[in-house]
Formats: sequence, C-alpha cells, structure tokens
Amino acid sequence: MTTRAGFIALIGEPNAGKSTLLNRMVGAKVSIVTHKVQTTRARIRGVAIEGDSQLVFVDTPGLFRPRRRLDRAMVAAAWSGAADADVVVLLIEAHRGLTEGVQAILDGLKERTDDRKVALAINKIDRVEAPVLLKLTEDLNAAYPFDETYMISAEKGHGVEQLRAWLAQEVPEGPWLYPEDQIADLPLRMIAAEMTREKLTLRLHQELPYQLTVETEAWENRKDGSAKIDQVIYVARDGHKGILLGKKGETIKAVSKAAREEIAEFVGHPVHLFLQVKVRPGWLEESERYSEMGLNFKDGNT
Ligand SMILES: Nc1nc2c(ncn2[C@@H]2O[C@H](COP(=O)(O)OP(=O)(O)OP(=O)(O)O)[C@@H](O)[C@H]2O)c(=O)[nH]1
Repeated sequence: MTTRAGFIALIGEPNAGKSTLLNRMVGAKVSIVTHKVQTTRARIRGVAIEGDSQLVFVDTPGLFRPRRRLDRAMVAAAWSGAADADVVVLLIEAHRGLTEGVQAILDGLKERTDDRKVALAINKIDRVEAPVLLKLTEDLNAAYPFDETYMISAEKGHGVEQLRAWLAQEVPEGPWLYPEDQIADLPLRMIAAEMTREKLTLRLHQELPYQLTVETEAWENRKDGSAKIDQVIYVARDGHKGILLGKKGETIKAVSKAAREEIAEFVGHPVHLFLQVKVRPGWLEESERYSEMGLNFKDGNT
C-alpha cells in the first residue's frame, strides 16, 4: 500500500471559518483541541485520515487575530509560519469577498518563491446567490493563480469532502507522520514543544537553523497548581547555538517568555519554563528524536 502524509496550512482572515472547517475535516474522534479552539494556538490543530493519506493540519496562530488591517509584514510572517506545510488552503468568506485583508494575504502568497500548491476555498456559500459566487471565483482567480477552487459551507458540510479528497491526493507519498493510536491525543508535552518551536520560528525567521528540534524533557505538575517544564532545543552545529541565544541571551529569553505565556494559556495554569540549547550534530539521524516528536523516523525527510 502506498501511503501519503503531509502538512496542510489553513489560512484566512479571522472568522473565515477555519475552526469550523478543521473540525469538519478532522472529525471529533481525532481532533486534538476542539474544545478550546478559540484560545488554542498549538501549531498542530488536527489530524485527518482520508483513504491512505494522513492530513496534518497546522495553523499560524495569533497572526491573523482581528485587526483593522493586515499589513504585509504580518502576512509574510504568517507565511513563514506555514512554511513547513505541503499544501496551503486559503479560506475566504463568500459574502465578504475580496476584502483588504484577503488582498494582503494574496500579496503575501505572491512573495513566495516555492511552488507549493495553494487552493482557494470559498466558504459560507449558503449566504450568497450563485451569480455572486461565480463572479467572486473569477475575481479571486484573476488576483492569484490558485491550483484549485472549492466552494464550500464548512458549517453545513457542502464541498468539504471534495476538498479533503483533493488534499489527500496532493500530500506527498511517504509513511504516516503519526501512529494511528496517537492521533486522538497528542501528548501535551509535544504540543508544548511545538509552541516553543513556533516562537523560535517567529523570532528568528530566516535565521532559524533548519536542523532544529524542541523536546519537552520533563513536566512536573506542582502542588501549587503550576507546572515546571524543561525543554531542550537541539541544534546540529555549534554556530547555531549562538544564533538561538542571541546577544546576552536576549533571543532565548524572549522566546522563553512568549512560549511560557502560550503554554500557560493552553494548559490553564501558570508554567515555569526552562529552555536549554544543546548541540547534537547527529540528531537528525537519531530515531529517538523523531519518536519524541511523535513522528516516524524516516530517511530523506525534507
Ligand atoms: N453561514 C455560515 N457560517 C459559517 C460557515 N462556516 C463557519 N461559519 C460561522 O462563522 C463563524 C466563524 O467561524 P470559525 O470557524 O470560528 O472561524 P475561524 O476562522 O476559526 O475564526 P478565528 O478563530 O477567529 O480565526 C462562526 O460563527 C461559524 O459558525 C458556513 O459555511 N456558513
């Protein structure tokens, strides 16, 4: 059997219906954090199985919070946050159409240099008449060369199956990223590691060494209701350590603060986060590092 697996970034303005769509695609059984969707900013939001494909949904949390204007810089940052996605889905609202915010996202998409596929999903089609929808499809495809356009209603379920089937065929061939029995409940420690990794990505942008991973080594729930969490950031080279620490340690301090706040919000109690940077040249070859991330060890993973 040929399996496929990949990461999918669902992007869009606030209120576009990302959570609704995600929940529908993922289904209650395998969603991770559906009960806290609005407040959750874990990068991995859910895992869906479609035939022989495993679809791992990631998001770019916090970057599309309600604002009057989405400026280009923010959209660019959002894009770099979604950088490890294999496929991108831009979700827009049918009745709002090509807003300034959507335009900003399109501008951000155009700045990309890779050839990743991007699908357009026009959501909330239940709120508009057919002619409006056709005109909108035309306008949006004139504004950006989408690989596919789907007209959906995340709430009512229209068109969602088709979108999911397309995603299943677009993710790359390869072993599943999560063992089937782990999907229902990605361990908290892994989610916490993802959060720290995300803060590193946001802070370091292009500078971020590709060969980097974050692990939660220890998690101690204390009597006072707080948790002490120890995480290790593994880098492949000595030089990378300096980048991560920053001048007088200011980079790592800022990352630690941001990650601590986010993890605390997620778990709902105070957190003491301790980050350590370790150089381990061979970590990419160590299967243990992969299982710690909830991934299957596989060679040649790019
Ligand atoms: N009429 C209609 N409403 C929808 C549809 N999909 C989502 N909604 C509604 O749109 C609102 C926003 O949906 P969410 O899924 O929370 O949107 P989101 O993009 O995750 O929002 P943020 O978390 O703010 O980024 C909710 O009230 C949904 O019920 C749809 O297909 N039709």
